[in-house]
Amino acid sequence: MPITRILRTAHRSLASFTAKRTAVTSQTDKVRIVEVGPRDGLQNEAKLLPAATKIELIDRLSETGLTTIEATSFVSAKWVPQMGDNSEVFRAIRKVPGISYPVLTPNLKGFESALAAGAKEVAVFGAASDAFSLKNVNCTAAEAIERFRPVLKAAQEHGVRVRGYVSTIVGCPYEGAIEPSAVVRVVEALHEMGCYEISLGDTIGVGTPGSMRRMLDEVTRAVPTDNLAVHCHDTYGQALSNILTSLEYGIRVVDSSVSGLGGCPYARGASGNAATEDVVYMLHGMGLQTDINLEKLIQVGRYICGELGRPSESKVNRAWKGQ
Ligand SMILES: CC(C)(COP(=O)([O-])OP(=O)([O-])OC[C@H]1O[C@@H](n2cnc3c(N)ncnc32)[C@H](O)[C@@H]1OP(=O)([O-])[O-])[C@@H](O)C(=O)NCCC(=O)NCCSC(=O)C[C@@](C)(O)CC(=O)[O-]
Repeated sequence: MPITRILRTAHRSLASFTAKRTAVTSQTDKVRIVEVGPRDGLQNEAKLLPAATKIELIDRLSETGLTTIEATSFVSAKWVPQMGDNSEVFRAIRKVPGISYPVLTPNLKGFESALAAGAKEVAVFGAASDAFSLKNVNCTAAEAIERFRPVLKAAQEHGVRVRGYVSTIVGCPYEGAIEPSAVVRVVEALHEMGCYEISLGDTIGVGTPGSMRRMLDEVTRAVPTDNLAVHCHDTYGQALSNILTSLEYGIRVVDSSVSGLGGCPYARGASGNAATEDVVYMLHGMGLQTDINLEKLIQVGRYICGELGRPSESKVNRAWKGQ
């Protein structure tokens, strides 16, 4: 490519980056946090936690101002033993009016169990990579989409809202770098199928603002940003930067996990999510509202880390002396 064209392209990217940046820092709008700690945060824990601890965790999270708390997943207990108490947990949690408690459902069987337990919102989870999809749900990415169709149909009949996930949006532990076009294919399919929101998952936390931008350039052209969320794992310490990048694209829904718990058991090398405490601290510092009480959230983080017998992965939680 001639040097003048390279310079022109670089100038255009910088101009659009600056415009987007101005947009995010000058706004005082709201960001909705989807707390995934009780599901994503705990599913990878080797030691089975008592259902009572999970129920206590969710009930305490319900007191923090969060409006979406992913409670559990209706997947096979042979595949994810930690979620084997899904019905017990879901039935027992206090359902606070105004808070949604979505649960993961990989297929119609999972949806039916979730419905029987009283779920009003579910999430289907697809992937941009076949290799990961095969490891995670035992079928290709395209086959997984076909499994979701009856779920979406049944959900519509029962007035249940459906969220969608796309995993491995920038990198796969088995296939390496992922092309944005592969992400667009799955995002479009979930959007057309009727998912009200699609969460873009950097499953193994390999993304950087560079790879996130390349992906978001394509994805935000395909579906409105109002229908998108981001779900950034922090394996390489890039989660907050990647979330900031997505805010610059106008995305206003961020998944995170209290005290940075988490990881997918079928994604080699996956570690915790962005810590909710860190995300909330950053957003409030930027003048973006979340309605979350950070002090209360920090106490919940300390509670669950105490139960797990390990320090918090949240830098804010560790540094917090009360303000
Ligand atoms: C999808 C399956 C079930 C396919 O697993 P399979 O073995 O291919 O399923 P199957 O249809 O052949 O059925 C095998 C057995 O599972 C049962 N079964 C079938 N479906 C269900 C169900 N819903 N709930 C409970 N049981 C179920 C079914 O009844 C049967 O029981 P058996 O006759 O052997 O006793 C399996 O692969 C599975 O459960 N996978 C879940 C993996 C998982 O939960 N991964 C973590 C969540 S994804 C994630 O963390 C990423 C995300 C969302 O956070 C975003 C990101 O970070 O990128």
